[in-house]
Amino acid sequence: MTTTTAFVKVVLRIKPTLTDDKKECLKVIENNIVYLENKSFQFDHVYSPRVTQQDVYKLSIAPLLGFFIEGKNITVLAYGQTGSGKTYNLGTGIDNQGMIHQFSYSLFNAVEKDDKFQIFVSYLQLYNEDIDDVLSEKNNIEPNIRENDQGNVYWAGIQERVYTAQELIEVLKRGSLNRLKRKTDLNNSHAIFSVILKRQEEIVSKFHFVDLAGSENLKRTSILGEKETLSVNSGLLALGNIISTLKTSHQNIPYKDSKLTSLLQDSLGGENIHMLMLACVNPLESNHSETMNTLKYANRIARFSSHNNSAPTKTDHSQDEESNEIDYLRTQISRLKMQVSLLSDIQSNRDLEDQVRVLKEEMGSIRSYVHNLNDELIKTKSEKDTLMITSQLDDNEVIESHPVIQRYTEQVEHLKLQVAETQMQLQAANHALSQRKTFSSSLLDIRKSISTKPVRRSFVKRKYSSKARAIYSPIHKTKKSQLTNNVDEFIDLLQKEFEKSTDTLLLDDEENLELSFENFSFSPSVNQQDKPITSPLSPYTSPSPLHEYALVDDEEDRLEALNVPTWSNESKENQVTKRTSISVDSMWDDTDSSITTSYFNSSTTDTPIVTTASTSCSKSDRKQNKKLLKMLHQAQADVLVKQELVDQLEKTEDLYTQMRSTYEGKLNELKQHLLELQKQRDTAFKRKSKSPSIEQQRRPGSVLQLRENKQAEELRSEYETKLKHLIAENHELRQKNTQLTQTSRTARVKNDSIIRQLQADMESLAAQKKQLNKSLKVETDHAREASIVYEREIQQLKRRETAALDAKTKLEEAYEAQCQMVKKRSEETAAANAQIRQLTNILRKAAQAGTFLNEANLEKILNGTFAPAKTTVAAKRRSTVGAAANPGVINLRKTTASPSFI
Ligand SMILES: Nc1ncnc2c1ncn2[C@@H]1O[C@H](COP(=O)(O)OP(=O)(O)OP(=O)(O)O)[C@@H](O)[C@H]1O
Repeated sequence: MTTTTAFVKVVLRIKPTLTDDKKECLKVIENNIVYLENKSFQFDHVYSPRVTQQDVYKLSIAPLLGFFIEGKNITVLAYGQTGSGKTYNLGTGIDNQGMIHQFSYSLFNAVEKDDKFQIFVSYLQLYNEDIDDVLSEKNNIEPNIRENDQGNVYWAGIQERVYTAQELIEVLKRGSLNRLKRKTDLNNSHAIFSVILKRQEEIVSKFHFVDLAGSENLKRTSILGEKETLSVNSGLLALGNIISTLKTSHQNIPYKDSKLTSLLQDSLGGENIHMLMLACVNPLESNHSETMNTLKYANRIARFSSHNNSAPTKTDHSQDEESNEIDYLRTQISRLKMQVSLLSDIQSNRDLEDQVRVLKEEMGSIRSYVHNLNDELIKTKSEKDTLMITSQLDDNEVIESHPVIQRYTEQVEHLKLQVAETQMQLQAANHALSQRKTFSSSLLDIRKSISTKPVRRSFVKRKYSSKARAIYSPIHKTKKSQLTNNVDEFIDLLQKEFEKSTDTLLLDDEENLELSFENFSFSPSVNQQDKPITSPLSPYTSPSPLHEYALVDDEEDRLEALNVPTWSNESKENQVTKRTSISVDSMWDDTDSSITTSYFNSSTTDTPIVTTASTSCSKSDRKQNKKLLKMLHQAQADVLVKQELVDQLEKTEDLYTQMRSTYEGKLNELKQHLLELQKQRDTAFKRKSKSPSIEQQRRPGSVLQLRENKQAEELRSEYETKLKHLIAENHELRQKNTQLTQTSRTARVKNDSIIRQLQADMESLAAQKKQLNKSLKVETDHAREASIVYEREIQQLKRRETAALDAKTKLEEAYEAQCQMVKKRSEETAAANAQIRQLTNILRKAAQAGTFLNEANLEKILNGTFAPAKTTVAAKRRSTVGAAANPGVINLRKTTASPSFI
């Protein structure tokens, strides 16, 4: 078992989409899981479209800087379809600021304190398996790439040293511009920007930013040329294969399968592999299949990363299977998670929809219910009206009002009467009370005067107490209810009696009594009928009914006991008349007038007696005294009676107070009832006013009346039932309404929060859109600038081309001249050769002939006139060798013409 410090991470970056209306196929489930077409893919991190370049750098690239400075080779691979943002992310474009820009500043910040560090950069492009150094202005110069014993790859002659971050960026820009200038298809080429860290001329580490060719090339064999496809495919496939192979073994890695992998060999291989794959995707629905391919490819590497980043590496087969199983299970888990989240979304939506539906249904049912109630109400009203009209028409009688109303009216009238009666009684009682007070005060005076005559008092008391009791006992027993009705009259009566007694008492003085008596006796002109009560002497001439009673009952006994002479002058007839005229019961007769009538009657009938008495008075003093005595007794008795009556009155007053409180209570009740009835009557009148008013004469107890009463009763009970029903329903409706309000409030709160969230999303999207528009504008500007630069360059190139054409023409001319020269020289050479051959022949001949080659012979030879003579073999050889070794010599000699022999 071996351990590894390998660092392989795969992150996914989703490109933001510009148009809102276009559909997206990719869904981010968590910050490391995406979902596409029922499949979920897990990565080390997923960057949503909202994430900024800084965020990506901080989270994914910055952590690698430390490894780099430590001496680890790092590779950042940007993978994805064309236009998915690879160049944007790395910053290998002309103007965009990506990871490389931020990295350069971070790097120089990190190493600026250490002078021993040297930073170099190289920028290569791989197109059709050709490596191109884009930092060089020269095209198609294959760099010298070597590998040392340790497997480190050296790229000779293609590095440039940089001293600042800005310089690094400038070099990057230059390389990118050169890439554009090269007539290569950028989409199908890989770009490798490498930052090389050296210390004392020794390579410490390399940081490669690889902008891979568009991943769509893996499938587009038909569109691309075969060579291009093969090269792109081989690079990408080899890369994938290498990483897959690294999973199980660190030996026999197929780096050489492609130029790309062999270039990155020392960074991809080994146990200390440090690699980050930045998979870029465009989430639009139109890019669905390409996105899927990218995700699959990146996921393949991610599976390796998850396997490899996790501690010890086992190489045995079972472990591999286990890890596969784990991978599978992980994918399953993420897929399930995603499904759960989707389902919960759907569920919550369904819940809301259900709630809304239920609320709508409830609203509908309540509406229809209210509608029904209204209908019923209208129906009932119309029924009632119909009933009334029918009943009116049936009997052809003029109906003034409905029986119920009529009954109510009667009741009201009756109650009004009762109230009026009670009020009258109350007034009467009040009046009696006030009189009683006056009377009491008067009586007090009388008592004082009487107190000196105890005998009389006891007599009167004895004489009248039984009578008074007789008078009042029936009151309490039988006619209590009539008491108050007669109180006034009774009090009046008492008042008169009192007055009489007062007058009588005044007559105690002899003189006064005499005068009064005489005045009375001799004043026949006085109309006694007109003033029967006010006459001061009337009690004596015509005793009151009470006196009458006093005389009738045990008359003799009473006179004896009191030592008072009997009142015997009166005839039996009169007594009887008086007795019948004023009886105790008659006082409580229903007819109030009875008292008054009988009283006056008695007064009238007493008139002759008075006349008789007055006649006898003038005859004798004794008689007068006797009469006076009688009168005195009478008065005393009256006083006593009145005293008794006062007591009775007091009792009556108590009784009255009780009755009054009872009546007041009853009155209040009645008033209350009256109010209710008035209300009902008003309501009934209102109803009635709606129906046509027809005069009706109703006979009480008639069939119509009975029927109407019955109908009214039924109607009333029906109304009452309906009313109860309505009240119950109203209560129920209110409850439902409260529930509805609560539910709708809850739903509203939920909807509000959703709306708020959506608004926030919309705002952020709007901000993104704005930002994107801005960057688009900037890009457009840059593109315009770049095109201007290209235009200029094209012009320059054209100028250069013209210059080159000129130079070419010149060169051609020179060439022509040279050719001529060469031709001429050739001809000359040929001629010279011919001469030489000729000379050689001559010399050979001369040598054969043994002719000495002197100046003359030479001249002959040159002139062609020489005829060789016989020469020795040695001489011949010598001359031949000399000529062959240096033919120029002959020429030279010929031109100089100095030597005399060869
Ligand atoms: N994350 C992003 N935020 C904003 N704009 C982006 C993002 N990713 C890509 N773009 C924009 O999308 C466009 C295409 O991106 P880019 O050129 O980087 O794609 P690419 O994958 O490198 O394509 P190619 O394979 O042709 O080089 C550019 O205009 C770029 O600005």
